[in-house]
Amino acid sequence: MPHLAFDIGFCTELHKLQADVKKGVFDAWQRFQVRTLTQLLADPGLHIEKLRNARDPHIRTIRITGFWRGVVLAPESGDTFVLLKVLPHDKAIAWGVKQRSSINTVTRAVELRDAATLDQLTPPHEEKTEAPSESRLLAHVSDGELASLGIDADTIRRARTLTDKEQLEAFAPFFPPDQCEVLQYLAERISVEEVWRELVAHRVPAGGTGAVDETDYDTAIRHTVSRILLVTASEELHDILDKPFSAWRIFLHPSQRRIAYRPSYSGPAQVSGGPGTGKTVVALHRVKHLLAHLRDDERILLTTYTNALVTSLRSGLTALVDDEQLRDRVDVMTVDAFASRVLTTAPGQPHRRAIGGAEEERRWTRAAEAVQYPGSAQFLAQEYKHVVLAQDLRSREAYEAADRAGRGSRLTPALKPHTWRAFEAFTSGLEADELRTYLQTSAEAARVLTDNDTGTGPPYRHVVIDEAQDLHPAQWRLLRAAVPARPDDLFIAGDPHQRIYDSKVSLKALGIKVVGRSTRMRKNYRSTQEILAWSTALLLGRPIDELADTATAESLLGYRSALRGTGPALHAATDEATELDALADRCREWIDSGVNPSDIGIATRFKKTGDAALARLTAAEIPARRLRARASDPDDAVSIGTMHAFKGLEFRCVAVIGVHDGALPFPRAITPEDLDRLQHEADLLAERCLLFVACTRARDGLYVSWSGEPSSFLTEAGVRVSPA
Ligand SMILES: Nc1ncnc2c1ncn2[C@@H]1O[C@H](COP(=O)(O)OP(=O)(O)OP(=O)(O)O)[C@@H](O)[C@H]1O
Repeated sequence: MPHLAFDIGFCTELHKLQADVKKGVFDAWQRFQVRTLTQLLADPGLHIEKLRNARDPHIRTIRITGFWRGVVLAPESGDTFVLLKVLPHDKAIAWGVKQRSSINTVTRAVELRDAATLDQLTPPHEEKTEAPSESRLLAHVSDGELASLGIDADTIRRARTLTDKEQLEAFAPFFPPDQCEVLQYLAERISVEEVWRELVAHRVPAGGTGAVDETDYDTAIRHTVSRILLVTASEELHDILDKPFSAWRIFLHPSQRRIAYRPSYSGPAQVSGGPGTGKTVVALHRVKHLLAHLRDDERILLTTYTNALVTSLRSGLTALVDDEQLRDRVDVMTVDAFASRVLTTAPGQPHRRAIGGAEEERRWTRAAEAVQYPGSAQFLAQEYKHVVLAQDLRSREAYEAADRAGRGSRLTPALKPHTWRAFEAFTSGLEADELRTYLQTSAEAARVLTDNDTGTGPPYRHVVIDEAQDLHPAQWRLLRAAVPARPDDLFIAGDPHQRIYDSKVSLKALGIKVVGRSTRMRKNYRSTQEILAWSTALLLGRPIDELADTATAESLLGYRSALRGTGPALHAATDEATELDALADRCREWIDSGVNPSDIGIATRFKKTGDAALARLTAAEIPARRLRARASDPDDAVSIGTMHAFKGLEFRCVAVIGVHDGALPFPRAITPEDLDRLQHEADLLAERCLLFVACTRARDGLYVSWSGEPSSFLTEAGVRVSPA
């Protein structure tokens, strides 16, 4: 029976089509379902038409409505057609004649390239390229190696003319996308073996040996799972046409699919990668995979750091897993919420409210005063967090004997008992008021779960963790205790470059070993390359510890996006009032150009700057609300939140405001160097990462502003900061 399949290029532009055009697509698909190939070819309603002067005889057009045509790949053998694009009549023909399809002899997948534009681009390059062959972009890779990675002779010839990455970027939109990705990796000097492992190996279909029949499109279409969608049921097609299309649900990159749908990992597994590389997407697909194999009495915990992220994970899960009963077997909550649930449901546990932030700081000041501590309250708080809670020390003796590696302050043995007394003053004060800090809650919950006498044991079969980079050892211990040590116990997604709290963790030291089960992703799906390159410059040259083991550094090598657009717009204002006026103008411009207010996010270092922005936008009659919206807030409104709260989220357009000296880095967030040198450096890095996180939330538009002197993070990154 004939089929009409859908190419990723058509799917990702679906949102641009009007309802009558979508209906035309549905009707065309239905004709394929009920007619024979001979009937289809003769069907005047479908009007399958060859194109004059086409680069490829397989490319034809079909009728969608009176005015709109679909460009299809119509193979000579087999009866599956692929809808590549839907455009107004003349544009469809103009686009269709330029395309050429082929079958890749390594991946066995169907590929498409804009052959006409490549021909226009290549001759001038061939003539212009006087650079000696050894200084060309891909001189370090032989033709044989390129061919082994699936680069065909035509692409090799063109790629050999390139002298730098900018030229490759000019060719990129016209090359077959999978081949182009290989070239981009090689241009970043990633080794042939690594490119094979990361990109090509898992594109090769199982049993993919022997000669490839380059005319057998029917088989090749079935091999092209990461780009071509075969729809068999009309409800499924309605779903795709009617709901906002989310490519991530269907077209996983082969490297994402390999990680998410690997049948089983023998122990904890980890996926890392820069912002927007699809770690959350992979975590969600992993949950889907695990759900398919879950026994009746088993459950999954999907956990992350903030409430806003819990909301977005829940909606992602709803989009991915249709079956509500299956979804109900996944608890989605923050680690803090899980910790308090463990304690409230455990028998005999006293009820205590969890505190943090300013309330915790005040109590440290009181504890220091109570024991007349000679050092600062800040030192005590950090020592308690990074030594006592991190190592789960429960007695003075244990503390006195503990290794303080990682702390950059000296503490004489004579002062340790006094320090312990301050800890006791702090904890007994909390106990008297029926309080606990958030981290104490996690530490206590981990004890409850692991207590052999009273413990309830691990409540989950699988734990999937997103935004793992900021978790404290006490929280890791809790998550470790939440699941028995078995294959597929922990699945961890995180990015050390987005560490914005001061929790430094060596998973290895906590007994969570991911060696051999750890993968890094490099392709950014969120932001334009321009936004990405600009944001990455904020971090360049700063070594970032890996998640698994703090002794090795993680890099952003090869981290890139296929999306193109404009770079960030920068605005230097003289004072906050004019900065906010400029912000209102910018939001108005975005909205006037067709961006929905709900697709705009404004990130600030401080809540009070956000409040001022909210007031200014409201005065300008631009609908706006805080990130944690109230029921009374407008629906389609600009979201305003602190940079910390923006973690893990994304918006089409993002304004990062108040990026001035004294705000980033924020002096109060930086431990003085003379108090603790290592902590001082870690705090500075966390502030730098915070700006990086805020900027990498943007998909198409990034706007960064400041008043007065710009942040040193901008000047150090070489950003031009002269007043507008
Ligand atoms: N295979 C894919 N196809 C299309 N879009 C994708 C794909 N994978 C991810 N995306 C999109 O890329 C964006 C970023 O994905 P995601 O949030 O999973 O990245 P992340 O690595 O968790 O980011 P961050 O670390 O910045 O929070 C999302 O809009 C997601 O839908």
